Amino acid sequence: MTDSAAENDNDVPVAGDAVASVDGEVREKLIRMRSSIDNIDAALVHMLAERFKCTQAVGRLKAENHVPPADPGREVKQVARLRELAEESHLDPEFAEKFLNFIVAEVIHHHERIGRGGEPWPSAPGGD
Ligand SMILES: C=C(O[C@@H]1C=C(C(=O)O)C=C[C@H]1O)C(=O)O
Repeated sequence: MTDSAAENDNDVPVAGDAVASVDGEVREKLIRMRSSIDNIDAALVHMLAERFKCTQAVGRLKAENHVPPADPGREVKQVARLRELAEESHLDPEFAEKFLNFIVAEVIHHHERIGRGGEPWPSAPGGD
């Protein structure tokens, strides 16, 4: 055992304590940068929550009117648009497409559940 709780016998920072071994000025910088990352992550969660509120309303409308859960034509247009936006913003367009597909796949699951008369996900407020 070393004298630092943040390191193991190989002087490798222990998971969760990576900053503890970093020198003061660098640590301060990292903490400030991480505080912005935390704010951005919070904004992402809030934006996703709003997006899912919209898509759940779409899911109910579709279920009431016998419209299928997925709309591949709409998705093709969304992917093309987001890839363009990603390129303009210097974000990897492949990543932007994967991220959108990941979200849309979840939305379609929600729509399928709503179509069967259930809640969008098992522990949704008002669900099981
Ligand atoms: C929300 C809709 O349903 C699905 C989900 C989409 C999305 O999350 O953006 C897009 C198309 C559909 O496959 C929709 O048809 O607009």
